Amino acid sequence: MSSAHKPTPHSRSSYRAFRSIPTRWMDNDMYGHVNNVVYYSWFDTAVNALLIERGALDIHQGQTIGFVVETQCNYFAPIAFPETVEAGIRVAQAGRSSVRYEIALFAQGAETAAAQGHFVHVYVDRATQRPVPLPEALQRVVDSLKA
Ligand SMILES: CC(C)(COP(=O)(O)OP(=O)(O)OC[C@H]1O[C@@H](n2cnc3c(N)ncnc32)[C@H](O)[C@@H]1OP(=O)(O)O)[C@@H](O)C(=O)NCCC(=O)NCCSC(=O)c1cc(O)c2ccccc2c1O
Repeated sequence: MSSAHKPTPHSRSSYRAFRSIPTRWMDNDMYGHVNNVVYYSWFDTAVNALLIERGALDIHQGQTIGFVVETQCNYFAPIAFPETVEAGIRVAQAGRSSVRYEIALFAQGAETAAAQGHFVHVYVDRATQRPVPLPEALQRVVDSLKA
């Protein structure tokens, strides 16, 4: 890939909400840094915890649940146990049933991201597993996270 297409790390100020996530001993791989697959679990943890906390998602009883249909991540600098990462969250786009969440992972106190990426949730009916319009409570939280 030419350097013209190389992504550059985002700064904290372009994210709307933050959550701290402690790394665990088991997150480090053979090279002594957090393995790439762990970053996707941080994306899930950060966004879903925020939605649950703000009353927009009920993973146990809710009629509407989010299915991930697309994920992507760029890695700029290593993260290693025992660091605590700070996940910045924002919404780039929302449609009838889908939301694109963008997440940046910052080393504690760092101004620029160590990694950043996105995932798209499609909200579906729990029983039929077919897309449904975003519920009102979710729409409100999504609006508050718009970049
Ligand atoms: C999710 C599907 C049922 C969607 O079916 P389909 O693609 O047929 O739907 P539509 O064509 O009507 O599109 C609806 C809506 O989605 C947008 N969209 C579809 N695909 C993409 C895509 N690849 N990228 C971006 N956007 C896409 C489309 O534009 C429409 O947008 P509107 O806003 O205009 O409505 C079906 O695709 C499906 O079942 N896929 C498999 C899903 C899956 O198995 N994912 C992996 C496991 S799920 C998961 O990881 C997961 C993560 C979590 O964080 C969870 C949190 C809480 C609860 C559950 C979680 C969870 O399961």
